[in-house]
Amino acid sequence: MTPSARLQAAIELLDDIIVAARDNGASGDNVAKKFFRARRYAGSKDRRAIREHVYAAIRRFGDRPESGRAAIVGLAAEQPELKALFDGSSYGPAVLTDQEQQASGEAIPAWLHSQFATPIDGDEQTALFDRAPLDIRLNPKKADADTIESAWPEVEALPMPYGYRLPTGTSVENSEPYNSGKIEIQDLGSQAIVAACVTKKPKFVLDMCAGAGGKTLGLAAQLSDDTRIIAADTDRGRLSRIEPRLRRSSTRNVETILLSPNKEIEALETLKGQCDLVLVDAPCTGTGTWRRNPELRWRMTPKRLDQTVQLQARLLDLASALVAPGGRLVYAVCSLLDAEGGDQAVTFLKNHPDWRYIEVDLPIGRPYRKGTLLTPYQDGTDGFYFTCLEKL
Ligand SMILES: C[S@@+](CC[C@H](N)C(=O)[O-])C[C@H]1O[C@@H](n2cnc3c(N)ncnc32)[C@H](O)[C@@H]1O
Repeated sequence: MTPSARLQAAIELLDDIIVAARDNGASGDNVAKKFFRARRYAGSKDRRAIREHVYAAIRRFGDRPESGRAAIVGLAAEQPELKALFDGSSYGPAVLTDQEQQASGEAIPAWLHSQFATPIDGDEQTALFDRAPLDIRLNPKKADADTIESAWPEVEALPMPYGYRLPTGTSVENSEPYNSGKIEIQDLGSQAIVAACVTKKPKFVLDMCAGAGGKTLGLAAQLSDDTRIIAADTDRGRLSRIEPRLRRSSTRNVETILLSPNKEIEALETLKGQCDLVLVDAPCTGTGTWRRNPELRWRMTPKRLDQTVQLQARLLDLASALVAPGGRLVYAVCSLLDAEGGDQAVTFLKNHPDWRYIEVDLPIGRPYRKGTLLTPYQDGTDGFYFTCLEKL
C-alpha cells in the first residue's frame, strides 16, 4: 500500500472505532482485528503503519472526533508531513479543502479535568498516556523466583512479593512458565489489590465482578487450597475464560456463578452474611487504563459516567449484605475519578455505621479518601482506587 492509501485506511478504521465508541460497541482492538480480516491485502508493515496513525489520533484527542477524517485532519495540523498524503490518489484521501472538519482539544476531555482525584495533577495526568509495561505475577504454588529468572534473565523484580516486569514485547504466552500456570500476566496494581484481599486469610471468598478471573486466580494462588472461592460476573463470555486459566494453574477450589444484570441477588441469596471476603472489582470508566485503552475516552459521556457510578454504588451495597460479621469487602476500580473511587467509599461508610475502613500496609500506593490510590506516575501501575472495609 502507498503511504496515502495507508492514511486513507486509517481514516476508515477510525470511522469504525468512532461508531463503536459512540454506540458502546466492540473495543478498538477488536474493531481493528475485524477491519484487517476484511483487508487481507494489507501486509504487516501496512497494518503497523495504519495502526500507528490510528493510535496517534486516539491518543491525541480526548473528545471523540466527528469522523476518522476529522481526526486525521486534526493530526495533520500538528504533523505537516501528513498533509502531503491527502493527494487525491486512487486509494488515498481526497485533497484537503478549506472547509474541513478538524478534531481539536486536549488529550483529556475538558469536562473530565475537575473530576480526577486531587493528586492527579499535571505529571500524573501526562503519565496516564505512558506506554504500559508488561507485568507478570508468579504463582507461588507452582514456582519460585528461580523459575522466572531462568526463563527471562532480564526480568525485573517489582515491589509486590510475586510481581515481575518484563521488557515490552516479550513473548510470554508461548512460554513454558505461562503454559504450565507458573505465571500470569497481571498489572502490578491488580496484584496490590489481591494482596489487600488476602491479609486476613479469608476462608470463603466471593469475587463478585470476576471477569475473566485475573484477580480470582491471584486470590487462589495466595490462599490455601481449602478456601472456597466463588467467581461471579454478568458476562458469560468473560466468565467462561476463567476455566482454561484455572486448569493451567491446577486450581480446583474456584466455582463460577453467572449473574443476571439487576437480579444479581437471586443467584447470591444463599451467600447473605456468609462471606469472609467479597471483592467488588467494579465495572468502571477505566480512566486508569488509558495507557492500554486510550480509546475509552471516546466512550465517556457525563451520562455514562453517572450510570456507571450508580451501578457501582448498587453493587457495593449488594456486596455488603453478603459479608459475615468481621469479614471484609474490598472495592476497587481501575479509575482515578473521585466519583468512582473516594466518593463511593466515603458515602458507603456514612450510610453504613456498622462498617469501618481498614488501612492496608502495602509497598506501593498512597492513602487517599478512605482508600488507596495507585497511579502510573507514582507506582508504575495502571491507575486504581481501592478500599478495604470491615463489617463490625
Ligand atoms: C473491572 S472488570 C473485572 C476484572 C476482573 N476482576 C479481573 O481482575 O480481571 C469489571 C467486571 O464487572 C462485570 N460486571 C458488570 N456489571 C456487573 C454486575 N451487575 N454484576 C457483576 N459483575 C458485573 C463486567 O462484566 C466486568 O467483567
